[in-house]
Amino acid sequence: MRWTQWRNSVLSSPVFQQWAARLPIFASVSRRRASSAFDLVAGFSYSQVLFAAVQVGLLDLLDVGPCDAGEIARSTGLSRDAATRLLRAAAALRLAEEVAPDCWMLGQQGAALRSNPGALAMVRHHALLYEDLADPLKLLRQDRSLPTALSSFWHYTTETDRKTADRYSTLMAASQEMVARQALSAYRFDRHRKLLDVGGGHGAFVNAVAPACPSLELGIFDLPPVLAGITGVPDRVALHPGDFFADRLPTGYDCITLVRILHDHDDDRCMQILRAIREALPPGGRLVIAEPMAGTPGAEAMGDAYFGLYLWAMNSGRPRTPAEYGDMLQAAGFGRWQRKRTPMPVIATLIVSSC
Ligand SMILES: C[S@@+](CC[C@H](N)C(=O)[O-])C[C@H]1O[C@@H](n2cnc3c(N)ncnc32)[C@H](O)[C@@H]1O
Repeated sequence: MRWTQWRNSVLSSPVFQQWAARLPIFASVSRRRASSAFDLVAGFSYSQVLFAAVQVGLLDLLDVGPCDAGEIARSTGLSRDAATRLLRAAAALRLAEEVAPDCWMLGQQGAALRSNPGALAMVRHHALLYEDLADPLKLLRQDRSLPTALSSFWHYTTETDRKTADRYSTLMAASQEMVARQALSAYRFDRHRKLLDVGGGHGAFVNAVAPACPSLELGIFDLPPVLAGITGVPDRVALHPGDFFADRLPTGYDCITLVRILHDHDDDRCMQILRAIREALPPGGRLVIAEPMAGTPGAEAMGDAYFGLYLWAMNSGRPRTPAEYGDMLQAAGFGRWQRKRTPMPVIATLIVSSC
């Protein structure tokens, strides 16, 4: 505590700040720190530049070919001035690039995002989170049973209408490929005979696992209105409509996956899900949990700052560290658990636990 207090008093001293900025050895560190502090101050407007660029189709227009601001203005319905302002803001964030005077193409970030439908779907979806976060203290103070924009979107019940279920299942499916890639590179699913994806939505995860494990039998357990909208899963996928808080899970599967499920639920509800899975798995069966987790080195902000607030706004769930899941798994009667490294932990970390 004393060290932290001393460090903070040094870092907040204007004399130290000026001295560090002048010393060549500290100058680049100071500049980086100042720039990341400014990102914290202004980050919300960067996100809105990205949101505007995605909404107005700017990334698609720049992908087709070099354009000038006049062409962008005509295609987007913005004035030329507004189009130029957006293009310059996008260029500052490396979404766009001015390759010659008033000749615009995709920038490096723009090119990477343009080819990532999951990320683009999340950018659009963030309009709801932005609405809930307009007054963050109001949100943090208000009773978590009151409706929010996000809690209305994620309406998880057996009575959910098909349209709502289709809307959220489509959003999740769009970003599933990135998550499935993490899971497949960190764990050999082909060591199992039968895999059940609990909360598997429209089947994007089992669709990614199927070609990698041709002899694995597959199943999905999800709410009836979700499974009613499923199309395009291979014949070998069995569908099990049900509610994991009210119904027993099907047995006979030696591997159960929970992909981006547990963080949606408060601790008591998570324990219910884990106990139901423990009951359904045979001795030696495995549970694989895949989701972005709190305290992930290098991705701390994604865990506690992004998902912490997102799930608060959703009125349910919290991001957890692997150790917190380890404790819950043991309390639910599982045996050993292990954290598996993934190539991009910002997208998902894996925990594998045996019965
Ligand atoms: C955040 S989505 C994750 C979907 C998918 N696993 C993925 O990663 O794309 C949560 C899923 O859990 C399902 N779910 C929520 N509550 C449920 C319940 N009580 N019983 C069964 N499934 C439920 C939802 O319908 C939804 O498909």
